[in-house]
Amino acid sequence: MSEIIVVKIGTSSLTDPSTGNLALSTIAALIETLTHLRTSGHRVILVSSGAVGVGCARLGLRERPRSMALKQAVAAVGQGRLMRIYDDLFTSLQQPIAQVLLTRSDLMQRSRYLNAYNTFQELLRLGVIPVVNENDTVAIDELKFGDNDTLSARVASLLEADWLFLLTDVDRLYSADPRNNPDAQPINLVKQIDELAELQVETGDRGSQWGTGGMVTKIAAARIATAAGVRTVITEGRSPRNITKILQGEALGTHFEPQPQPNKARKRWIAHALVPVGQLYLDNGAVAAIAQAGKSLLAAGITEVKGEFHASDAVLLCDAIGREIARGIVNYSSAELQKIIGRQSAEIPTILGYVGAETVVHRDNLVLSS
Ligand SMILES: Nc1ncnc2c1ncn2[C@@H]1O[C@H](COP(=O)(O)OP(=O)(O)O)[C@@H](O)[C@H]1O
Ligand SMILES: N[C@@H](CCC(=O)OP(=O)(O)O)C(=O)O
Repeated sequence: MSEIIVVKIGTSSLTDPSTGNLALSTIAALIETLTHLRTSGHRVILVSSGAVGVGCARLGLRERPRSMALKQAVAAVGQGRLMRIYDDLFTSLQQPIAQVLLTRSDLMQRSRYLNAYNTFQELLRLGVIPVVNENDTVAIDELKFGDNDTLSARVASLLEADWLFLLTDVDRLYSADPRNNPDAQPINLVKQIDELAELQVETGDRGSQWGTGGMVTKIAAARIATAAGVRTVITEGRSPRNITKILQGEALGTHFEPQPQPNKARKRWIAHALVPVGQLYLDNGAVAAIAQAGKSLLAAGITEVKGEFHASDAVLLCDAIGREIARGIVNYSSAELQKIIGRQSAEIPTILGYVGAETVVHRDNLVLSS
């Protein structure tokens, strides 16, 4: 069966943390594995970190730069070097690759999102393995994914991938950071991300010396990907051949089960076919509830309504500065919404004089834009 497989490898697996030199045997094994998957009929995308780490090693810098300008300059040095190595090694196996550098804005605007989607599809159709990274050299803070775990999850969602592998320097997720907690318990299967809060899993707030985000960003990535129906696995970068074993059913790493997608076709229709006729501006709490927690939109989180529309029309949901974050079908007209924005759901029947829907846009009728 041909599957779409996104593999993300972190700096901590690509380089030797003490010297900053490339971990050549890991990279070679990764390239052999991905090429083998491709020639077996799968569509493969590699999301590779390492531009900053490799750039630092090339320039003799011994720690990750703090200033934005230096980081961007170093990434420009490292990205070229990284691609040179990938291209040499993949070419020795006759596997064509492509460099795809993205910023968050590329997946935020509908037209650019579709453009990115079409380019990926064309590359995959040509049998190419796209090698993706954040466009660190030009991305400004507000328009960054910020870490490649999130970037890989967004790419996996964009392509409706079957698998997302997050390769890192630990073999799986533990109940606490195994570096500092020798008693930390391994976690093999996560059926619902919210289980982790119940299990009180500690993720720290940063990773290894060269990594970004540690487990926090991997779990955030697993949330995005599994919500889009992508099975996500955290496993060890040092053994890329484990990817093949996992695909064959071996229980390695931590598996996050994909959430059922009963509304997939409907959501695709909302995202692609409907023309939005109004705009709802949301406060930060509502943006987080929708984008991170997968919740419905309530009147309390809306700050402004633009355009004239009826109930059941499609609208854009925007953040405070007007960036599109989602699209959805509204349960109220613009005239009704003008009366109830910012108000608690319990107040709505009194304000409108009748009992309407509890949500303004139900999550089944809401599709994130990036
Ligand atoms: N609960 C946990 N389970 C496993 N690893 C954890 C946990 N909490 C924090 N970590 C740390 O996360 C690190 C991996 O993150 P990071 O360095 O950002 O890797 P990468 O470069 O692969 O993205 C591990 O080395 C580990 O120390
Ligand atoms: N885009 C950056 C990587 C950022 C990042 O998420 O790094 P990592 O935690 O090592 O996956 C780079 O190429 O250095």
